Amino acid sequence: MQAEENTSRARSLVGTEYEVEIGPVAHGGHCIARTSEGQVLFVRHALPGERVVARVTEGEEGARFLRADAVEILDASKDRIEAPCPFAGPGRCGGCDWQHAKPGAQRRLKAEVIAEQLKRLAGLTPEEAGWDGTVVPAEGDKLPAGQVPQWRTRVQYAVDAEGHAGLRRHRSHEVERIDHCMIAAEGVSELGIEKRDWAGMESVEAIAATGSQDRQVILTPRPGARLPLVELDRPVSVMRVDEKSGGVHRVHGRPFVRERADGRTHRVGSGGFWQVHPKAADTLVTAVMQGLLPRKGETALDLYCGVGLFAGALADRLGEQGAVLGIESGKRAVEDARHNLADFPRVRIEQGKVESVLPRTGITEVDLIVLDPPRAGAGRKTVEHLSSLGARRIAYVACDPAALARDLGYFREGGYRVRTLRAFDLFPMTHHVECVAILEPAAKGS
Ligand SMILES: C[S@@+](CC[C@H](N)C(=O)[O-])C[C@H]1O[C@@H](n2cnc3c(N)ncnc32)[C@H](O)[C@@H]1O
Repeated sequence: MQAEENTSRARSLVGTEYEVEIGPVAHGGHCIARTSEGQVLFVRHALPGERVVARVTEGEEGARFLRADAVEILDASKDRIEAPCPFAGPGRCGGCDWQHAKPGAQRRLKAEVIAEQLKRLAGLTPEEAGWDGTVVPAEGDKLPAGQVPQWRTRVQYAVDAEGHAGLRRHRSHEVERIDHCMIAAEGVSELGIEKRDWAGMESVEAIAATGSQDRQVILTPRPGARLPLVELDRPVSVMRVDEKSGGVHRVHGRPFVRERADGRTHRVGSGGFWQVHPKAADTLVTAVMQGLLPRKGETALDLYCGVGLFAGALADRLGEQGAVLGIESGKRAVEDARHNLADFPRVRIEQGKVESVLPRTGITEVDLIVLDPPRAGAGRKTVEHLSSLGARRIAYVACDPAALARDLGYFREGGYRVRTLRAFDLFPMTHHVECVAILEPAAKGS
């Protein structure tokens, strides 16, 4: 109560400007600096080593840290470029974090974040994690500075009060109107979402599948609004999100898109997870399979299995004597996974949360494990359980290096060591990065 009173009395520093030296990059798309009074600033639109004027966007006197934007660059880093996107910059679109950094520098920043998280949360150096310290671009993405890979096959547009589609500003509900998103995949841009009137809608999600011509638009109407007639530049299926239940319903066309990866077609229903970068699914399957080296007849778990990407890849390689159990919480994703893997009689998909379903399976031994949890990671209890199953190898696919590092610490307590770690730039221009860690019993590796 007292703390609350203190906070409410503290003076807001929003709008205050500080001339600061920019320190190292931090997890989340910003760099660390300190005011002359020693208060920590998380500064966006800056790069390590620069001298900038940072304007506070969030925070008050005495707060643990302030958020700020670099609004003037006094001394620029050699890694700085003019942002190729006209909608990027302080107070503008919040979609990209590193538009102002050369592509190679973006990957180095991501590598620094991974290294820092591994050291701080798992006590691991890159060498100890079997990582060469690099973040690798997806095939075809190594472009000269100023050119931007068009990788976003799923774009969630926010709609403003006048019905214009745009993108949300950083940590805000405000909409930055855009006429084109540079990182959107061609199949999304072709739909021309930005040119249409979306009056009454809260948001419009556009999906362009990889390896099929399927295109889908998911409308989220504001309470009581009527759905617009969707006339786009090419045929699409249309879904709508129910304002009360949050469920996704078909308006017309197929209620799913078909995505190709690892030589198979995957049905992905609306709301179901699928990797956004068109090269991501294949890149990750390859990294996981190269790390696990599945053998015919082995048994495997695919946890947080989505529509069955890794379960299918494993089943394919384990042969008729092998067996795979997938666990996924999303009901629709489970239906899709069962449909996608119907050709594999020895694949079973259980619906529910890993933390409750896994103990109920009664499984005490397994040869291989893939886990690909959401941003929060798997957590201590699940990792303890997995460490007790005697797996020969475990592949951990991670979209958050902090959660990965925390879970690797728990795996070490459970007797596992990291054999190799690889990092992939599957989200160019943003701070996000995908890692694949391969673990094995520590006794074996030492
Ligand atoms: C990062 S996605 C991975 C999906 C899949 N491996 C793929 O590559 O397409 C994480 C998945 O975990 C599911 N999920 C989230 N929390 C879960 C939980 N506690 N137990 C089981 N599944 C969960 C989500 O619905 C989502 O499908």
